[in-house]
Amino acid sequence: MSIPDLPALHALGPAQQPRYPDAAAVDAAVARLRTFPPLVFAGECDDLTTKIGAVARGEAFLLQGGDCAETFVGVTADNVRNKLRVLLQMAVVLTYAASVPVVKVGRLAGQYAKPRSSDLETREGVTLPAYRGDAVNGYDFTADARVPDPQRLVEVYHASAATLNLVRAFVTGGYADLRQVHAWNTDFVKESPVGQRYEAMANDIERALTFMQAIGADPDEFHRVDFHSSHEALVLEYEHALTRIDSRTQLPYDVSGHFVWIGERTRQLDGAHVELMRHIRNPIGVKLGPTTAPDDALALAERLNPDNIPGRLTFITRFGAGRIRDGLPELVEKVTAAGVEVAWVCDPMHGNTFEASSGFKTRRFDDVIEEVQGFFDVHRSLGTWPGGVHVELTGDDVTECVGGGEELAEIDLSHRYESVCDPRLNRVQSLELAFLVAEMLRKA
Ligand SMILES: O=C[C@H](O)[C@H](O)COP(=O)(O)O
Ligand SMILES: C=C(OP(=O)(O)O)C(=O)O
Ligand SMILES: [Mn+2]
Repeated sequence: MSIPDLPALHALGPAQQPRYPDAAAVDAAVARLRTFPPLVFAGECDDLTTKIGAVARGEAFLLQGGDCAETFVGVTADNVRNKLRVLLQMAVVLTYAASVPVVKVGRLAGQYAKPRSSDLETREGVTLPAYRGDAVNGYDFTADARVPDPQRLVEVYHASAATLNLVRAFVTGGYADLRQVHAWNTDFVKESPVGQRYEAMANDIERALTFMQAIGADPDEFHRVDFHSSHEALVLEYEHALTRIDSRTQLPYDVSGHFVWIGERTRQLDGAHVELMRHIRNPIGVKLGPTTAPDDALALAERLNPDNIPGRLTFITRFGAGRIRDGLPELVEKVTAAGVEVAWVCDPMHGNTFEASSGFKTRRFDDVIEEVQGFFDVHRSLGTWPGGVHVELTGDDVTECVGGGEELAEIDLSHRYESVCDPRLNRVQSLELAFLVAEMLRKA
């Protein structure tokens, strides 16, 4: 089954694509991308498929998180380290408090393209094309910045390579060593109640590690962690140029990231994104919103994972706190009854966005938790496994989502709102979420 070429994909009328004004410049950027080495290896993607297979069987839990939209200026050592640090802290909370292996996947090193609900943005009477992520156009509200520029795809590659290089150094070079469990709990978070709770847990872990060392156990897993990259596979030029034939197996992989997902707005069964993704061998996800008919999900599973390989397909549901308890059961029931192998993951962010009176896009921490609780309750009542969470978060002290232990109010949003797209949980809120999810997991 050969990979369709780009014109064949475009003939399917893909949604959410940039409208580039200069076709020759697009060809040049794609030609350049095709010469670049892979960002990830096929064997690493296979390892992740195996791990997500354990999630699908109810033997592991997936933690997937990072920015809604990465930015080129955000590729700094501090920024990448802070994101990694909060994910490591969350993972250790989930692993320790719930005694479940945690599969760690960052929404990073490639998360640069955004689908939008509107093609246009209007500010104070001026209307311009919407910002579609640094992969496509600039965030500045000027006509020039908003013109899609294919050279940005080349920059996505370099930004992703730099990020991944740093992440690999952190996770293998000692920073992710479990004995650093205290060192991750620094600055503002350490002083917060949840930071104190983490500190107490870290003391327990340290004692357990000391004991294990005393009896001669010093497993490699203490020194390094497995960490994988992921992003939404949105811009076809980029994902196609990075789809390569693996020399070991002669099979195609999208080597732009370990795990790629199809968004809620681009999951049309006969659409170009499904067509490209069904050819690649990476572990993949599909976002499923509240209007998903169970038959659509079954058809997607049949098309994207015809051999029903565990770990190949993850359904990431994003219903919203108010709809999950009514909407999710039928979907899970029918998919399960059909014998479909899938990992179920909850995105408690995208169904809970609203505009604050000040104009900022925000989410309530309580809605996020309520959706995760609904997800756990539905799976518990059906006897299926709530396999993971997919969250938008940052390692910084931003003010983008309201609520949480710090009780951020709408009036606080302007203090430090830095997201260029959707509101993210800050580090304190992320850690709070991890403790709450760990409790739900323990009960599951
Ligand atoms: O991240 C997801 C989408 O890109 C985002 O929720 C769309 O936001 P919009 O409704 O502001 O376009
Ligand atoms: C665009 C996103 O989500 P969805 O496709 O679920 O709206 C996202 O994850 O940023
Ligand atoms: Mn988002």
